[in-house]
Amino acid sequence: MALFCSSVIKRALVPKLTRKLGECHLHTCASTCAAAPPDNVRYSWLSAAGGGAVDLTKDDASGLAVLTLNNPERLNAVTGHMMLQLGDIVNDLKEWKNGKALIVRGKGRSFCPGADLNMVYNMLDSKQGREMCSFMHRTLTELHRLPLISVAAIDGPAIGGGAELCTATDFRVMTERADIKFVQALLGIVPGWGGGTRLTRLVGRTRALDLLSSGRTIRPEEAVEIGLASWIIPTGRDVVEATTEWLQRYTRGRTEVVRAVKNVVVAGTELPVEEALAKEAEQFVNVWGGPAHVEAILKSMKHKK
Ligand SMILES: CCC(=O)SCCNC(=O)CCNC(=O)[C@H](O)C(C)(C)COP(=O)(O)OP(=O)(O)OC[C@H]1O[C@@H](n2cnc3c(N)ncnc32)[C@H](O)[C@@H]1OP(=O)(O)O
Repeated sequence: MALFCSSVIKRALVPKLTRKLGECHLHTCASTCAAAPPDNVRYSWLSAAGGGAVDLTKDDASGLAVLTLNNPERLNAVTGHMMLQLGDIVNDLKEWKNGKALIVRGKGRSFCPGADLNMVYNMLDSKQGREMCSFMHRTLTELHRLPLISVAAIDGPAIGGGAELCTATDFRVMTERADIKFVQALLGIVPGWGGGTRLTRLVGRTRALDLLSSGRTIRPEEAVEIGLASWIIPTGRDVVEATTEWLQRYTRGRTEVVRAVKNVVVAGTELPVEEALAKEAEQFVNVWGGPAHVEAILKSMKHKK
């Protein structure tokens, strides 16, 4: 496996690792990471780990937003600065009332190879690990809950935190050159951005254990077979254009209906059943008698095969 560790990183890492080998972080990490991530904490030290950007375009007319991880020299590895930008973008999307759908992609030949290893190897103490974990947990959980139909358009490797990121969207579509690898266990860690939980819910316990324990490569065909991905983008197609077209089956309807459907599914997967039912009823009341409903009734629609 092309697990990467440049000589520069090794030089920086070895003294820290030697120091760390005698220490045990189990209790600190296990007890604190399990707690709900605190709200509104930005961890300003993350901004010191600079480089790259996260770009967002929003089109009010179509309701489509495209989020691009933009750090192509490092295959879109996520720096601390990019983590903070991602948090701001998710907050912005929460407020975007005209939104229906979101495409998450990486610039160039990669989706995302996870956290920037230059940063990771400089933050081996458990406090920073816990803070990064909390921040990314919260950000990706909120991304997952946005009232937008979201899809990760994967055109290249999605590794480590990148594999976790792609589980925070509703759907995944992949090109033939894409692959997904949960390599965390091979690096002596476990998923910390919520991807372990999301993967387990997506593919089930046995498959998740297989993928997380082995760190093996998931090719597009297997991803589709196990329900991790929904579609393989035909070779030669522009990835964003093809994904936009694919999304239209879900985004044809009026904005309020698209958003209501997503809200029902989020409630159904995340809330206790009585609360989920109440949330569903609330969404129903919101769209009942609305323009889309009236229009559909006037058309006397039939739903034959
Ligand atoms: C939350 C926990 C985490 O996410 S831990 C991070 C887990 N991720 C990894 O271990 C992935 C490490 N990267 C790799 O295995 C390979 O680079 C992969 C992605 C397979 C691509 O291989 P290949 O096509 O041969 O390209 P390459 O290795 O020459 O990389 C091109 C340049 O990108 C860089 N790069 C890659 N991944 C990262 C990363 N995670 N952090 C920082 N930089 C990364 C490489 O260093 C390389 O840069 P340079 O050209 O050597 O300057």
